[in-house]
Amino acid sequence: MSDINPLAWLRSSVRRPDTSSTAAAATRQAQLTKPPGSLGLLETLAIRLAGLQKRECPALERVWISVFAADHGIAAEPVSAFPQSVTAQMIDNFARGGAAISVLARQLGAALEIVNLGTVGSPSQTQGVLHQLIAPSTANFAETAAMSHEQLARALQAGYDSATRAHDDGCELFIGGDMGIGNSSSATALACGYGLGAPSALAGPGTGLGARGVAHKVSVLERALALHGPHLDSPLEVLRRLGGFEIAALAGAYIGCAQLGIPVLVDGFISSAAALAACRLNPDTRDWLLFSHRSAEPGHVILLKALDAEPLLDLGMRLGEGSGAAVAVPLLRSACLLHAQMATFAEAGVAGRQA
Ligand SMILES: O=C(O)c1ccc[n+]([C@@H]2O[C@H](COP(=O)([O-])O)[C@@H](O)[C@H]2O)c1
Ligand SMILES: Cc1cc2nc[nH]c2cc1C
Repeated sequence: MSDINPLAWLRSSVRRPDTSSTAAAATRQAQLTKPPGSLGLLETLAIRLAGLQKRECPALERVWISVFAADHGIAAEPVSAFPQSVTAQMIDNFARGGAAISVLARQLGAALEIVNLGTVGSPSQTQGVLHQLIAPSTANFAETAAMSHEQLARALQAGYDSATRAHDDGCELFIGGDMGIGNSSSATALACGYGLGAPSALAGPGTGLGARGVAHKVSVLERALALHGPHLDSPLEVLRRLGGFEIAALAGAYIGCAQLGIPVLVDGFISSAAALAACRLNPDTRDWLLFSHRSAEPGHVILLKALDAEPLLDLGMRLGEGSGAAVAVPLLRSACLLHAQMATFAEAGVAGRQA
């Protein structure tokens, strides 16, 4: 039997942000024709991106979006306001260009790929979708582990492969999106499994459950955590038992981006659960993650706090698909353009600060 570990890459070192580019960008910011600090977070963003992109003036022309779609066994409980068939139907909608992320990707001129990791329904569109099927769905994690070891390895690898395609395309910013009915339960369970709190503190409406639906979701998650609790002894095992194919793919993509030197803009609640998994698997991944928005899903605040993340926007969005991240890209582009194109005090002949 081979003793080669198919997941060894997860722990390979990630790139280090370039401190000389960060320093050059900070110096440049201090010379631009504005009171220092007056562009607030836009200044910090430009400086951070400079370090990640290894250049004094970062740019965000080439944005890459990978949306990972998959079904969840936990949907049988039921824990979502929508039927499981929606996952495959939305894959068709992505392929036809009618989903929110399709519109936003066109607005940004971003590359958009849809990766189908396995759905119970059969998407009819084959064009414009990468079908990397692992299984029709994960297993119901209220009864057993969501994934086998092999399925988890394949899902993580699918994410890494997306990061590689983004890298080969010359991408300057990576956005991961998710689509999977039931995945807010999986994301909540992961947050609980990583020690962030109890289901009653973290579970929310997802696609739109009412109070009774949320109470039922909490009881399902409590049952699942009682089952798996004694076995959650490593970050990987938490992900295997409670995660989903698309969530694991997002985690693999984030780690891959950090290893390949691509900045990541994280979307909402589900993406942040994947980001937490990625950071538990390979903590230095955190350096490469920017956080776009605070989702309306109540547990997101707790996830963001655990990741020490300050998101840019709070628009009450809770869609997934990478949509919140896509909406934040114009802000990041403004940060880069201001940083690169504003005149310095010396160039403009404007007097600097006197005290
Ligand atoms: O990412 C978020 O902030 C978010 C919050 C709530 C729901 N979603 C999306 O809604 C689906 C999961 O919701 P649910 O109720 O089916 O678990 C899934 O397709 C997600 O992309 C996404
Ligand atoms: C229609 C629909 C679109 C979505 N996009 C991401 N999650 C979703 C969930 C539903 C129900």
